[in-house]
Amino acid sequence: MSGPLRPGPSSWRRAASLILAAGGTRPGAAASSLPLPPPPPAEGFRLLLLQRSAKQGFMPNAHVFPGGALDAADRSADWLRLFAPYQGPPRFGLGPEPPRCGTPSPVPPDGDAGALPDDVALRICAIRETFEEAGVLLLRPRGPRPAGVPGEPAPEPGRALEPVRRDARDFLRLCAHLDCTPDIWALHDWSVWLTPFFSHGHGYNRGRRFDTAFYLCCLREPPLVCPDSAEVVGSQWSSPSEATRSLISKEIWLPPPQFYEIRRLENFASLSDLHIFCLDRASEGVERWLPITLLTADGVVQLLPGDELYLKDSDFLEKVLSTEKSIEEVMREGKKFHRIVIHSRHHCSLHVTVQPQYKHIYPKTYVASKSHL
Ligand SMILES: CCCCCC(=O)SCCNC(=O)CCNC(=O)[C@H](O)C(C)(C)COP(=O)(O)OP(=O)(O)OC[C@H]1O[C@@H](n2cnc3c(N)ncnc32)[C@H](O)[C@@H]1OP(=O)(O)O
Ligand SMILES: [Mg+2]
Repeated sequence: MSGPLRPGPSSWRRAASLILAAGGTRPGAAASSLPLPPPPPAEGFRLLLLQRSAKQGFMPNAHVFPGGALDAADRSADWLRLFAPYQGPPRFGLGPEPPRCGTPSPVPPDGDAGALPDDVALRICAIRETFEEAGVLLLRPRGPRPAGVPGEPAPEPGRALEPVRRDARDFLRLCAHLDCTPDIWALHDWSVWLTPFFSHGHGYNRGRRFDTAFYLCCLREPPLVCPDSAEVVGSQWSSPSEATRSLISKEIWLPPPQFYEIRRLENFASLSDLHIFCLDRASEGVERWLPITLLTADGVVQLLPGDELYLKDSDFLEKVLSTEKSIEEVMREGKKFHRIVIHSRHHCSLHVTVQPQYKHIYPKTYVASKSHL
């Protein structure tokens, strides 16, 4: 049931992505200064989704959370001077380093590990990319962190400043100019996703693959958004149910990790429930997941850890599973599920019967009803 697709040299990159969850009803995307209606009461918050340009080498046209590849400038020793004398090595006020579990990273360790711990540099990357792509600036004035408010949402960005472009070192200069540091304490560990081999074989990304740390940040109200209109061509604030409906109705396309995370967030009834959940599990760490691709006669199944068909993941960095059976037959034969079923680009379902690890939460099983298709 397994075999290599066109094995080609994967070029792995470290990356970070930021799930911005906002409550309240302030104006939405810059394009529409009309105030957003309050989020549906059932969820109490909305998520920022950015539409990638059609020219993107990886996931063109997809709606994703802000994010990008880790740049050397994100781990430069120059940050030490900006954080000092209030925060510094080893943890910059982040608390003990949470364990990274699951699949080991396929990205070879960086020669010059840089002056900052990985999870500080990745948070700076996520905040920089959110600023570059969406003009949302999550900074905190330099100074001792107010005690007793760990992870308090960053002070609202007064306005979306013109994003710095194309030189990550500009971001450090901007923070120094504003006498601020990136608000790394407002970002909570959420998940880590590896690009599965399958997408590699399908030209989604011409060999690019990412080891992406996802962080979650809660904001009281949605800040103004100013897409950079080069890498990102649009933006929207959507609640988990609104984003799911947009996918099913073919208004947007969500890659599997974004679909999974949006369904996971459907578990929370309010922004404060979500924020408390993040604070409560801060030291639990996160698992790095490599979805294992199962090609079936009529679609694709992305198997996740705990699923009865999930195998030793590190053997599947460069190969897939395949079967002549249909999705329906594969589903009928099993019962212990943790899988994303991709019937087609806009028709995805989630089957989850396993218990979460590390005090995290998993999405509920979600099957799009036939009437939506
Ligand atoms: C079935 C598919 C399943 C997929 C599952 C997974 O991937 S799991 C692993 C995580 N993947 C996902 O979450 C899928 C969705 N993808 C993402 O969210 C994102 O792609 C990512 C966070 C992984 C990485 O972020 P980005 O792709 O935005 O990376 P980054 O921002 O660094 O650069 C994007 C590309 O745009 C270019 N670029 C950046 N700014 C630009 C600008 N102003 N004008 C023109 N081009 C620009 C960069 O040079 C780069 O091109 P080059 O790229 O040519 O250098
Ligand atoms: Mg990007």
